[in-house]
Amino acid sequence: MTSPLMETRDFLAFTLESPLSLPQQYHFHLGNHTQVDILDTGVIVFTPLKTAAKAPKDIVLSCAIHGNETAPIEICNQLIKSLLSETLITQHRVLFLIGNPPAILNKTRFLEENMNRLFSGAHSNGQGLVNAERVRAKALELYVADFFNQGQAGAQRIHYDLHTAIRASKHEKFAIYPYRPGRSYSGEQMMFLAACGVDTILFHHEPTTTFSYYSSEQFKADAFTVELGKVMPFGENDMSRFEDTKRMLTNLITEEVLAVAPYQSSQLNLYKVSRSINKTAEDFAFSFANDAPNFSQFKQGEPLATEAGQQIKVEHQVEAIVFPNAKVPVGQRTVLCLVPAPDEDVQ
Ligand SMILES: O=C(O)CCC(=O)N[C@@H](CCC(=O)O)C(=O)O
Ligand SMILES: [Zn+2]
Repeated sequence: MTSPLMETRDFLAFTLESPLSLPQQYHFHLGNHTQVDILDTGVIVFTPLKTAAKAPKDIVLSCAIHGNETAPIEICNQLIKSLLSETLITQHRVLFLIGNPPAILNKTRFLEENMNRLFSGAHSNGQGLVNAERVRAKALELYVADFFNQGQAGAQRIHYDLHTAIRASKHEKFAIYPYRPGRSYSGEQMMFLAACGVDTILFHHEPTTTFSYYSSEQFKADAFTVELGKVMPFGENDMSRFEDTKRMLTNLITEEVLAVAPYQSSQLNLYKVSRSINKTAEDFAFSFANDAPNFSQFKQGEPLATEAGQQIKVEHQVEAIVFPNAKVPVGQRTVLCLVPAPDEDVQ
């Protein structure tokens, strides 16, 4: 049955009408080329009816894992609208996920718990599935698992988890490459991101409970957390700043084989995470200004933060900081420290 969504083709509005769960699933075809499956609130799959693109890809595009990060939601909604209107026809299986609809309605990062700390089973730790974010994180894991497991053998698995950052950044767009021991980094992926305008890569140094790490680790996907700029409310995003990203995501979906420039490290700013500073006491406070942008650099010995009467200082010759947030619960990450990464294993 064709969904009422087809009256407007506005998947975001359709999702926000039923933020916790859909009354039913919908399955229908677009012309004779695409199957559409709406599996849950904010969960929609496009499957080409003709099998076997030359180089098949199974692509996950997620947004709103943090509810107030609106630009990625707008980008995904525009792509979905173009697919539903058949102005774009996908050549590959694509799963779109609008992560946290109740938080979108609430205009906040999350309601009870940061969903991007709940993947790889963390949703069920401690008190278990006690809030909507934990339940949703588990459900999103299962949708991704089913999507990748049902794909064609040999298909390339890709997951871009799209975000925007709380503060301004010296590198406006950047991506976090989840820790992947024993697997080299993909130069092709990094050049694709560069073509999206995402010219800065952070190599993570340890397992995390983020969505991108889940797809990377469980399904060996080329998965990234992608930060597309500074967080803004709906209506205040300058969408011209996302044109390259939207064009490349469109090409990714609609082109059978995507041409990407050969890897050149000179096109990218490469950092590796030297350490993640976790909060261990309630009085944790940063020593630098509240409005210091991401990638601000500090010299060895300079104070970064104070906690329980102790100073936390820069350990390397120079460290840059990203995602500083002193307001997280005790036990969570307050900031990532970065050093240049000229020598990673890229293929
Ligand atoms: O700007 C901030 O402080 C946070 C922006 C954000 O949501 N970043 C992600 C990064 C996830 C990762 O490390 O892969 C997050 O904190 O969840
Ligand atoms: Zn985010």
